[in-house]
Order: sequence, then C-alpha cells, then structure tokens
Amino acid sequence: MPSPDPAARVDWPAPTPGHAVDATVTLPGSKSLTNRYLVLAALANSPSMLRAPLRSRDTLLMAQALRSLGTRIEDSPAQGGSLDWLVTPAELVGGATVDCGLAGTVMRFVPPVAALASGEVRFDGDPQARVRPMGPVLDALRTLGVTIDDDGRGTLPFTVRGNGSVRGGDVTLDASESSQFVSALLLAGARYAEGVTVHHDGKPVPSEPHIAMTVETLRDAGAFVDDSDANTWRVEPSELSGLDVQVEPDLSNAAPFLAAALVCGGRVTVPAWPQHTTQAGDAVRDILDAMGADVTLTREGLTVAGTGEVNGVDLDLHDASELTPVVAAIAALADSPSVIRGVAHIRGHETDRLAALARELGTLGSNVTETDDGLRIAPAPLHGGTFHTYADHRMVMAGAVLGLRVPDVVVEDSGTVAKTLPEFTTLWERMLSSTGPAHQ
Ligand SMILES: O=C(O)C1=C[C@@H](OP(=O)(O)O)[C@@H](O)[C@H](O)C1
Ligand SMILES: C=C(OP(=O)(O)O)C(=O)O
Repeated sequence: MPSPDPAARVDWPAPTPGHAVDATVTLPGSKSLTNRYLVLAALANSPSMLRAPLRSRDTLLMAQALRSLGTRIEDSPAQGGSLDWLVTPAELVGGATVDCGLAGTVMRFVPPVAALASGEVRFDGDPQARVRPMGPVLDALRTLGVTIDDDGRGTLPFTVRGNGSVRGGDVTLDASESSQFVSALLLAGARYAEGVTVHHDGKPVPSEPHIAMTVETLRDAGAFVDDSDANTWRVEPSELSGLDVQVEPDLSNAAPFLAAALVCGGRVTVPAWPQHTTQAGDAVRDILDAMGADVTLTREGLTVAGTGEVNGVDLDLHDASELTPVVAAIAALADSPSVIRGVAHIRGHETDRLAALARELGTLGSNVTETDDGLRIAPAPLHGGTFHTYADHRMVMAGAVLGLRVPDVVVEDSGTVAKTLPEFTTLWERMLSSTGPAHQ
C-alpha cells in the first residue's frame, strides 16, 4: 500500500553530505505515548490536556477514531505556536466506522474501547493492515463478554457490537506476535465491570517496554495495576482521571538522526531526551555506543558523537524491535559483521520487515541474510539504487541512513514516513545542511 496521500507519493533522493554533521534536532512527540494518552483521555471522567502531542497519520487516525465514538478532541494553542490537544470525554456511542490506516495502535487499542459503546463499530484499514495479526485481541474480547463479527481470519475488517458495558474478568492469550495485544486490553480494562486480568501463554512477549509504558500511563490516570508476576497483568475496575501531560519526544524516531553522527562523523543533539522513560527507543543509546559512538545524556538532551567508523554488533532487539530497520541500515555501513536477532515478530509489522530489509539492502549490494528471527549483515561495498519502502515509515528512515554514505540512493514513496513523522525529510535535510551547532 503506497502513501495514502497521492501528493505525498514521491521518490526522494537521499542526501549524501560528504562532510561531518553538527546539528541539534528537535523531534515531535512519541507515537506510543500520544496514542495511549488519547485512549486514556477518552475513557477518563474529566478533560485532559495533551501537551506537544505527535501529529502524524497514526495519531490523527487515533484522534479521529475516538471522535467517531463521541470524544471531543480540540486543538488548543500553546506557547511557541504549537497546538496541544484538549480531550473532553463523553458517553461512548456506536454507529461509527473506524479507519485504522496501518496503525497497530489504532487497530488493537480502539476495539476494547468500542466494546464500551452502545451500537456497532466497524473497523477496517489499509490493504497491508488486513494481514496484521489481531486474532488474540478479538478472541480475548469475546472471552470478556464482547460480541464481534469477523470472517474468522483474525484480522481486519471486523465489527464490534457493544451494549454500553463490558463484563471483563480473566483471559489468557498468546501475545508473542505483539505486545499491543496486552496493552489493548489493559488500557480499556479499568472501565470493565470486573476489570481485567491478562495472562500471556506462549513464546516471550516482544517489545515489553511498551507494556511497561501502558502500565505507567494507566497508573498516571489513577488505575490500580498489578504487574508483579511475569506474564500476568491485572487492572482493577476504577474510574480514570483526566491527565495533563507533556508528551516526550519520540525516541525511536530520533534513532536515524542520531545515527547520522556515527555514520558521517560529527555530533547530533536531540533536546528534551527524558531522564526516565518507558520508551523502547531509549535503547538506541546503548546500541549506538556499541556501534562506536560517544553517547552523552545531560539535562539539555542526548548528544551522539562519532568519527564515521561504525562497528558491527550482535544485538537482540526483541525489546526494541521498532529500531530494527534503522539499526540494519547502520549495520550495512559497518566495518565488521552484525547479527540482529530476536525479532521474528516484525514480519507482522507494517510489512514483513525482515524480508523487506533483506531485499532492499541486498539490492544496494549489502551482504545480508534473512534468518528465522533476524538478519546477518556482513561488510560489502554498497552502490546507489531505488530503496523500496512498502508503506513502512521506518524503511524510509533506513533508506535515509544508507544515503548518508552511499550516493544515489532514491527512497521510493518517502511520503509514507508520515505514519509517525511527516516532517522527516525536512528535518533530515536541515540537519545535514547545518554547519555548526545550529538549532533546528
Ligand atoms: O504499543 C506500542 O505503542 C507499540 C508496541 C510495539 O509493537 P509490537 O509489540 O507489535 O512490536 C512497537 O513495535 C510499536 O511500534 C508500538
Ligand atoms: C511497528 C510499528 O508500528 P505500529 O504501531 O503500527 O505497530 C512501528 O512504528 O515501528
């Protein structure tokens, strides 16, 4: 599925600067936090203020989904010209159709909310969204007392038939394909009559920091969550309070920018890097350090400095799997071999990311092998060519990283990056044109 906006369907020649970088790049808010705050705000008993939320395709789809269920979400002018979101909850109503686009957070987090509405809510999304796994969420909701019509494939499209309340209770599911299955049930679970207890039974759950994020944001909203046992999470039935929150910058989206300092030499600073965070993208600090960068976290932000020399690494990205495309691109520029393991489940992300990365890196000359749960990448001379993106924002970012060192890389359908960072190419070109410690 190409970019939803045909005007954005452009091929982008990824710039090759040929010099060291020296830039400060201010990044928009976290997708994962913005979409959790929106859901919790829609379920709360009073209005919420989301400060500096991410505005991208995934978060606009989430806002639209919740609006269609009755929630009021209004722009609220803030200092510095930015727009916050004032979210006013209301009784949840059905009769809506939710467009999930290609957003995992929308297709998984909204059905448990729609189950609390009275009336039918239909869900569908992009063609590629129709193959993303959903079955464990649908089956779990049925166990918790919700009626759902689907064609039995456990994917979009489907219809949730709510009657205004959900019984809730205990449910066991296999969340080895996505942590979002667990997060989805927990986020709405406080509003279920019996709350919810989710047990995971299966191979290890990926992306666990995202479940910690769900638990932390729920507690911020006043929910009682017990996560003291491995693979079991309990949310007590309770009201949720409105939130007034500053959304942290998206640390996974920061990864390609920080990588530029390692790959080109020089330094890149991302301001407002949180000292404490549940974002999985925080792992980029250790990853870039292992690949040869100097990484410094201060109150001002995170600074990465490099010489242009990149070390290969052996990394298990099971907990931070959304970093895989960018890390694979950096690894393709390294002087020694790399192994990325623990990410079998990213075959069910926006696209089959392992197949896409193996194909596209290979086309540019990389010595890359797809394994059951990751990639092996050995040094090889790379050359220019078209880097296809498969409607995957992180493939655009991976192509940009390759272009830093490989002339004539053309990133096909770069507009698809709008899923989480519509201003990506602008920020990228500005970063590369800065000749001093300029502020973006
Ligand atoms: O809950 C979330 O916000 C997310 C959870 C993770 O999903 P998976 O567990 O499917 O990897 C992550 O990769 C995705 O980008 C965002
Ligand atoms: C896997 C990702 O997204 P989603 O929330 O759609 O699962 C991602 O952003 O890398």
